[in-house]
Amino acid sequence: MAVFTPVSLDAAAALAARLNLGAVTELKEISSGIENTNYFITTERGEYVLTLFERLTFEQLPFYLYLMKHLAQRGIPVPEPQADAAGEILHSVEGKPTAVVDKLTGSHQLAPSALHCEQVGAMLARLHLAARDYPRSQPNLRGLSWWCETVPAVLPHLDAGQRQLIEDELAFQQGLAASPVYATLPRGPIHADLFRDNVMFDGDRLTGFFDFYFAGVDTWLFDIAVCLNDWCVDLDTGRLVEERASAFMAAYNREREITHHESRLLPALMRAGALRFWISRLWDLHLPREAQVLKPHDPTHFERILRERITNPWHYVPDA
Ligand SMILES: Nc1ncnc2c1ncn2[C@@H]1O[C@H](COP(=O)(O)OP(=O)(O)OP(=O)(O)O)[C@@H](O)[C@H]1O
Ligand SMILES: N[C@@H](CCO)C(=O)O
Repeated sequence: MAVFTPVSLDAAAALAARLNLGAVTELKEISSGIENTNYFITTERGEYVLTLFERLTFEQLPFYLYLMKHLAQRGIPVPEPQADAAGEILHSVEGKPTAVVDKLTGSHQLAPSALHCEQVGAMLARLHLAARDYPRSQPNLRGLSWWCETVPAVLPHLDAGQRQLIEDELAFQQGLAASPVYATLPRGPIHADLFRDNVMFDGDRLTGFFDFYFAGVDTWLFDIAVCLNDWCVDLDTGRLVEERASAFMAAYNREREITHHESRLLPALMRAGALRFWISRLWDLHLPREAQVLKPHDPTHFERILRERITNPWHYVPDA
């Protein structure tokens, strides 16, 4: 499991007291996730998630935490950060930036149907609209600049065919980002990592989005593309499952009508979404950090998805 920084019961109890959550009855390591140290913490007042941020800094974190608060206050089901008496929601444990947020109910839907995709699509559009008046700004820290910095570091670990693919795709995405049509895409705060394991369902009903720690201001279309590449693919082949993708897009489009330019660039952004996670998975696999136990995700999954998106681009045509 990915506990990078062990937290003692005493340290958790001191933080819970500061947040007025009552006595801690249980502190349990969370056995998934690869970015942060996470614990479930049960107190007299309820169930929460305690996160020690391993990469994000005290300067970067207010953007994510206040975004979650902003969305929660507008009815989007996301974990709300807990404040101390002074209203502070960013804390410190073992010298690491730390937050305690509400634990969502439900569990992951790892084999989604069109019905699940439809709910994720609709809620994603509502999230984009609800975040429009969020006053803080921070770029997507796993966007194009990060891809350009990171590709050279992973290149030595690739074979010739993979090197060619990643360099060609990076050049394609740089050209796209510099194009006038790209500049017309609507933007705002996006989740940017809304995979199956970052959404909760209670039975077939969506109960929440979480893990906002890759959020940033970027195109709404990139968020849509990241979701399509995870929620609407056959995991064995990386192929898009048309029925799920159409259900996702139609539901999104009902909440916020996508523009003509968005429809046109969707195939290119789906390539961008695949490239982003291919790079980050290569980086996590080949340049790992210390962790008590760490299970890196398989990079070849996103290499396959990227090749598939290039060979078989998918176009969404809204119903007339
Ligand atoms: N607010 C929450 N409510 C309920 N469960 C949560 C919450 N936050 C995290 N979890 C649980 O903890 C697990 C790990 O958390 P998360 O996915 O955020 O890990 P991470 O290391 O921070 O990020 P990543 O997903 O990027 O690896 C989740 O899969 C989920 O089961
Ligand atoms: N969703 C990412 C993990 C980081 O959140 C992946 O599947 O590679």
